[in-house]
Amino acid sequence: MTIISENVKKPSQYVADYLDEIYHSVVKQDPNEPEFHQAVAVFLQSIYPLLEKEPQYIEKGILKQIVEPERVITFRVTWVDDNGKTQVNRGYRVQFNSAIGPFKGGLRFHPSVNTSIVKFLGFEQTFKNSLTGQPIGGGKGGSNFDPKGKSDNEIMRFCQSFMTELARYIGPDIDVPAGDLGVGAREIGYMFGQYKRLRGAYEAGVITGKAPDFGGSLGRTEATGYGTIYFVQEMLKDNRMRLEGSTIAVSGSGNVSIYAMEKASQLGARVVACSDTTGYIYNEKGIDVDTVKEIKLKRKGRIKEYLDFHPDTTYSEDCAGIWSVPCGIALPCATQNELDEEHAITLVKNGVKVVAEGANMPCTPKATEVFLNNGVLFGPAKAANAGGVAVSQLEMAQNSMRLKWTFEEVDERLQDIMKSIYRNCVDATKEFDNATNLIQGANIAGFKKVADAMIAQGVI
Ligand SMILES: NC(=O)C1=CN([C@@H]2O[C@H](COP(=O)(O)OP(=O)(O)OC[C@H]3O[C@@H](n4cnc5c(N)ncnc54)[C@H](O)[C@@H]3O)[C@@H](O)[C@H]2O)C=CC1
Ligand SMILES: O=C(O)CCC(=O)C(=O)O
Repeated sequence: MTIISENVKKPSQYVADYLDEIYHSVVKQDPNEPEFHQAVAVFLQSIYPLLEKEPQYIEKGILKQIVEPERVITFRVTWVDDNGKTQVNRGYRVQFNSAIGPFKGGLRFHPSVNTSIVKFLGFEQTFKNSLTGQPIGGGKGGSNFDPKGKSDNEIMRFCQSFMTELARYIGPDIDVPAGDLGVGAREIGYMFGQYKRLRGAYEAGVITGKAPDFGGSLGRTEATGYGTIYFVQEMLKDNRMRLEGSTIAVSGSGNVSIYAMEKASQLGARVVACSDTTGYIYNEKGIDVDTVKEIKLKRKGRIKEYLDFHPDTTYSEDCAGIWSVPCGIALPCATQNELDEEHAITLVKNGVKVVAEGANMPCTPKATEVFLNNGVLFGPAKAANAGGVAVSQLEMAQNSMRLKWTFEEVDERLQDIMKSIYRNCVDATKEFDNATNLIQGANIAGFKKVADAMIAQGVI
């Protein structure tokens, strides 16, 4: 299997062979990790212009090291459900790379969680965190626990049991988890409470995404979605386009989607569609974000309930059908590989101009190729959704200083960080390939800083 795509300038034979070797050794070592292989392939495929120019990354074995996590921890999580029955789940923490700071990255609770998923997420997180310009390494974790249909007490008991084991491996200067799919402020609160009880100390900076009353940063809840829109604004500005008046389709209706929709609407765009695992809604005149918040955040209901409030809206049970909606901007904000080649072709036919990944790796490599080949501006996840982890780091900073910044201060810093991520990605593409491929820009800029730190710290 070749990892070099047809639509990019070819690397030299020496570099191509080396990249192939790295890729095949990853696949050989862990053959049952397709999501991790996908993330590694896209990364390797992007960084060759840097390797041609600076061969020390090959000579010093940096690539071999960077595709191997520093530590993969799996553990049993036992808990008792409301019927008194013992339940067993598996917990994971992948501490991927600590070259530029303590491991940092979210926890995902979803039945699909396995080693491949947490490794791909931890790998991506390493470069994302580097792009933020902040001193944070990459990690990720979670469990195959399904929070759907669980009572509040069951969630609490699960989180306490999960943290009882995880606490051995984390700390404000070691590894700092946060939320992700299925893990929000409630779960973070339960996990922080258990960590505090186990340690007998108030180490606020051990986890981020806490409620603002006990060490959380204002603006963290909104940060990933808002950050994605700030990134899109930069893409548009640079290409003489405007967010105002544009039509947007946003998949999902969770944390990232809701705040992307909110910021886009505040800035004068029209969000016409959003979805959940049960289907999608479409309204040409615009979706009312407050209604989505009421349904999803307060009632914990399904997106179909939107029609009870706005009956002029259409609903379809095919959640991926959202990509057939005509829109100028598409924001996949739900989950990995949710937007494939066929969806991309339909979006292009319907006139999409910009795609930015609010979720992690939501577009398949084939879909990405369709966008790049058709001149669609493409914002890759590790750049476009970095606002969440960036504000998590601001939370760590506030915890260390025992300070609390206002929402406006945090939001201003977030805007600056997203602008600088965009600029660094563009500069990297210009320096190395004279193209506007932000996938390449994000991978090169994110990798270089981590790789230089690894070289400086020696073979460890
Ligand atoms: N929460 C955060 O700060 C960050 C999250 N992300 C990524 O963003 C994505 C979403 O995360 P959150 O919003 O935090 O999770 P969440 O659990 O709050 O929301 C996920 C939403 O996606 C929907 N969904 C899941 N699979 C779907 C599918 N196949 N089709 C349509 N809808 C589907 C769910 O119904 C839910 O509305 C994930 O890929 C996550 O890794 C990335 C950066 C930071
Ligand atoms: O806030 C964090 O530490 C992590 C956010 C996250 O999981 C992500 O960026 O994918």
